[in-house]
Amino acid sequence: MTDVSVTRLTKRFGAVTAVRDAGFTVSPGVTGFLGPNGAGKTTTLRMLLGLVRPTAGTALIDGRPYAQLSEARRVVGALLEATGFHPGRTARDHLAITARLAGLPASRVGQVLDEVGLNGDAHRRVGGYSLGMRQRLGLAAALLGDPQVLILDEPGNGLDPAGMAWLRGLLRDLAAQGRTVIVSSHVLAEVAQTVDRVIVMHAGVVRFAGTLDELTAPGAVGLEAAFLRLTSDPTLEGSRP
Ligand SMILES: Nc1ncnc2c1ncn2[C@@H]1O[C@H](COP(=O)(O)OP(=O)(O)OP(=O)(O)O)[C@@H](O)[C@H]1O
Repeated sequence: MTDVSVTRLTKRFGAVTAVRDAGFTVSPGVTGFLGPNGAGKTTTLRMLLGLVRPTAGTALIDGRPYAQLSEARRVVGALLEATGFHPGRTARDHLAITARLAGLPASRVGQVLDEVGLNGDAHRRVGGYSLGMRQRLGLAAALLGDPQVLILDEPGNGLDPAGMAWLRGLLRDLAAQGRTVIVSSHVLAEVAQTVDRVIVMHAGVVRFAGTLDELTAPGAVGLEAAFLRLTSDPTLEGSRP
């Protein structure tokens, strides 16, 4: 079982405290990572992936910081912004190069293209892809190493309703395979249909970590009402040093 754990995690960018003393553990299943714009979600995910250095605290995957994972791509796959693809390269080439650089078998390329439904367009240049197709390609790259942990920042961005339904199925399949999936989203109705647990951040602080039922049960409110209650505390607004 591969866990993700964050302990007393803090990140300051100059005068801005983006993440403040955050703590949570994520186990297998789909965990929704929610919060308003600027809550600190992306910064937290980037610290887990070793892309941002914490000011204090730890962000561990399978008990280690990302930099200390051996064969990191086989442990964790990530989708951050689906940008940075070479526009002149085909999806298949992009994935083949990524696989080669990561020491992963070339046979994975066809498999992940199938998994994300891009096989028919794999020979096309990425420069001509729609946003939804880029998201699928980003997901394919995240899946290349067949990782136990997936960290996905807004994977539904740009997907049409059929794409969203497909993504929901993919996330549920990954969870059914015993994987640990963290997915940030602003689309609460989508989250409510997909996740087992939720973490809610607001102004850099973790306001809730638990099951969807625990979040919505008090007063039997819906996810949106519970979310708005947790993220409208004016005393936390602009939480800064
Ligand atoms: N590299 C940086 N330099 C300075 N400030 C930053 C940097 N990255 C993030 N921040 C600030 O940290 C805070 C948290 O940003 P972050 O991107 O983590 O939020 P988020 O919850 O992912 O927001 P969104 O939902 O809008 O993507 C914001 O105030 C943001 O401006």
